Amino acid sequence: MSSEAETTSMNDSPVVECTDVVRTYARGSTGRLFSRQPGTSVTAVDAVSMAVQRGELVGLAGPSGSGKSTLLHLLAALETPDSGHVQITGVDTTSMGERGRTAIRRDHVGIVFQRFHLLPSLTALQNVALPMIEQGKGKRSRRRRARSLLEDVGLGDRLSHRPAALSGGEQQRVAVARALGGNPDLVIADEPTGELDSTASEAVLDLLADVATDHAVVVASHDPMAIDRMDRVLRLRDGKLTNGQTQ
Ligand SMILES: Nc1ncnc2c1ncn2[C@@H]1O[C@H](COP(=O)(O)OP(=O)(O)OP(=O)(O)O)[C@@H](O)[C@H]1O
Repeated sequence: MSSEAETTSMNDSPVVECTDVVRTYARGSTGRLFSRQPGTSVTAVDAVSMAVQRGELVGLAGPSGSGKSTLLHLLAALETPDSGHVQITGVDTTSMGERGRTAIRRDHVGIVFQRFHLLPSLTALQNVALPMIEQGKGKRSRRRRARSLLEDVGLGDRLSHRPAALSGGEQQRVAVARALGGNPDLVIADEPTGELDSTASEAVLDLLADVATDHAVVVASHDPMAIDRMDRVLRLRDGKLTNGQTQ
């Protein structure tokens, strides 16, 4: 293979890929309100295969309980499937122990949650800089990178604000900046606009679209405005992909 062909095929390999993943939970194991038959199990994700490349913004849509969050957690190596495989940057995470998966997440995955999960006592700058300690960055370099990321998300004038002094949309942009701190290949967002009004949602979706130019981004959402902005949408029902669109 010529070096140009090799480069092309490396660039074409998915950032994240799952093959025939299945994840089952015991019903009632979390005390969920709608655990209809305690003692039986629910297949939250049922034989799903999909792949996402760098440069793609991919949506996971489907009704409540269809398996979107569970699939996101599997893709992010937050959980392991009962069967099937998940590969992040070509590395199979399914046979790894907790320590290996933690390292994969630290080095390759950025996660954005619906409710931002910022630490209330820290400023925006400190919230973005904090996870970089795990990545072994020194204090000055953490602060420099956090400042630059916050400028990139349009919050260069909010560095010393604490979350309570920021709007929901601003908090979510801080959370996106924090997710990018470790220079991830994959960014996972679970209902990133779920707490936001439509103007703030637009700003967060613009930002995620921008992030997707050089990352793989997967967004689980009920929000039609968010789903409408995706390059590609995978629909789930009862844990299965219904549109069969895997690549
Ligand atoms: N930790 C858990 N323990 C037990 N059951 C779970 C657990 N996590 C998810 N489930 C069940 O798995 C199924 C899929 O849940 P999941 O949260 O992935 O769906 P979802 O599409 O993200 O739903 P929503 O849109 O309401 O967040 C549901 O039946 C849910 O009750």
